[in-house]
Amino acid sequence: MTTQNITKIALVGFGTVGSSVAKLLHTLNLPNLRLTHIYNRGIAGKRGSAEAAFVPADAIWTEDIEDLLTSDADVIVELMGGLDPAGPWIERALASGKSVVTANKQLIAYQGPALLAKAAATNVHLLHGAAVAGGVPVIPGITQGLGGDQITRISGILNGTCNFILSKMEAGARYSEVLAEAQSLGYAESDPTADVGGFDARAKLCILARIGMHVELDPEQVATQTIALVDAVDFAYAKELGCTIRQVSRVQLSSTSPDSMYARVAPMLVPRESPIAWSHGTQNMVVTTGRFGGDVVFSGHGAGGEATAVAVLSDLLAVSQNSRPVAFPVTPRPVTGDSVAPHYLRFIVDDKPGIVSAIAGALSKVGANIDSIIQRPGYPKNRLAFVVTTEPCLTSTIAEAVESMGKMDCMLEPPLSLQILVIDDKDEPTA
Ligand SMILES: NC(=O)C1=CN([C@@H]2O[C@H](COP(=O)(O)OP(=O)(O)OC[C@H]3O[C@@H](n4cnc5c(N)ncnc54)[C@H](OP(=O)(O)O)[C@@H]3O)[C@@H](O)[C@H]2O)C=CC1
Ligand SMILES: N[C@@H](CC=O)C(=O)O
Repeated sequence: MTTQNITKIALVGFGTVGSSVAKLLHTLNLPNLRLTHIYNRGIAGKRGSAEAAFVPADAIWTEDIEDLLTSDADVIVELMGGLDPAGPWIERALASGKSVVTANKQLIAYQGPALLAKAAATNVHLLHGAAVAGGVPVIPGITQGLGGDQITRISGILNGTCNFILSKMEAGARYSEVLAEAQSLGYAESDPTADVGGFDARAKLCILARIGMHVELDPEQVATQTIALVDAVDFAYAKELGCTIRQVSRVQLSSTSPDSMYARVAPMLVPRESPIAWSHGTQNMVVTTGRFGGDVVFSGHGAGGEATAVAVLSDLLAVSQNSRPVAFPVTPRPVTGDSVAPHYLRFIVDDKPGIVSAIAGALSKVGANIDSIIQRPGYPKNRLAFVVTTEPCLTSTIAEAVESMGKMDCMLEPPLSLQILVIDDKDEPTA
């Protein structure tokens, strides 16, 4: 690092997380870390914002990235998001001998190994502790703390926005209102489809699979299901089944496809006694299952400027102290979203005789067995909501039946199919 062991920091992106990093640097006043540059488009507006009060008076504000890339800054802190231009700028920073700290989960999921190789080539750091679970130290916890185990499964809640939405819907809030609230509080991605569609969590899941299970997954191949189709009625029925609904992310060895990994990000019915059901608001929860050490749980705020800035500052301290994370070789692995699980099927129909027997027929045609049929009183006959749960069955098999049921005349909406999470299911391979 530079004179007197001061690490000079150049910030790329002065939004929710970037401005919180400036605030924490100012508030903690760590002697070895100094904020020297800030890059953002429309820099005048950023410089005039209330958050600018936390930036040292001698820091350079610019909307020309060259001012940072050609500066004497030691570390580029990328908090802009997206693959481009963030990716090429990080490559240039690494090639020129600057370390990089980033919270950019998409970039790390898609290009992590190539960027880490570039960092190794110039002997600099590339740390991304804030890219998964915001302020929860799950990345250093897994790499430094669990490298000595063989992790067979990683599951949990990886998106604070979805957890905020679903836990508030559980308490009676409306989807569109809580999504807007999550956006205004700075939890959501700039395009919130990344959150609700599962793309943010799948990037995080791929990163966790890489660092914890040493497998490289193609994020595009990871099955995702949106939470946008979950309705108030589903929480009512989930409650009757002793469950709530959460966006669950899960990766483990596949029990249906040898040599493949099972990975899925989807809203699921979660039994109330599962710790995953207890997570509220922006809380993230990651449960790792180790062959030798058993389950380890990480939990805390997975979104929000200040929580995420904690992870960024922790990475900056690691860089300034030249602390290197444990690294393992990774192997590319195919991925499937198919697994055996009980399923929850919710129908909204224009009621008439024969609907239940037609649904039973469609399920029996694919070999799926009904576990229960539930119809709460009070729904109008011309828009009747009822639920069928199945015994454990392949998700692809249920999807085949659901496709045929969706074509039935009485269906007012495509049926909603959700996996039901089974606690301690014995279907999982252990090696
Ligand atoms: N918010 C959170 O809770 C968390 C976020 N992250 C990650 O941190 C990163 C930053 O997130 P967050 O702070 O929430 O996002 P914001 O949208 O609040 O901030 C991004 C900043 O970068 C600027 N910016 C974006 N694109 C460009 C561009 N092409 N050129 C110049 N400036 C640009 C934006 O400017 P403008 O204001 O003009 O749009 C904004 O100031 C993302 O990778 C995100 O995924 C990770 C963990 C948690
Ligand atoms: N939008 C993300 C922010 C943190 O990664 C989330 O809601 O989890």
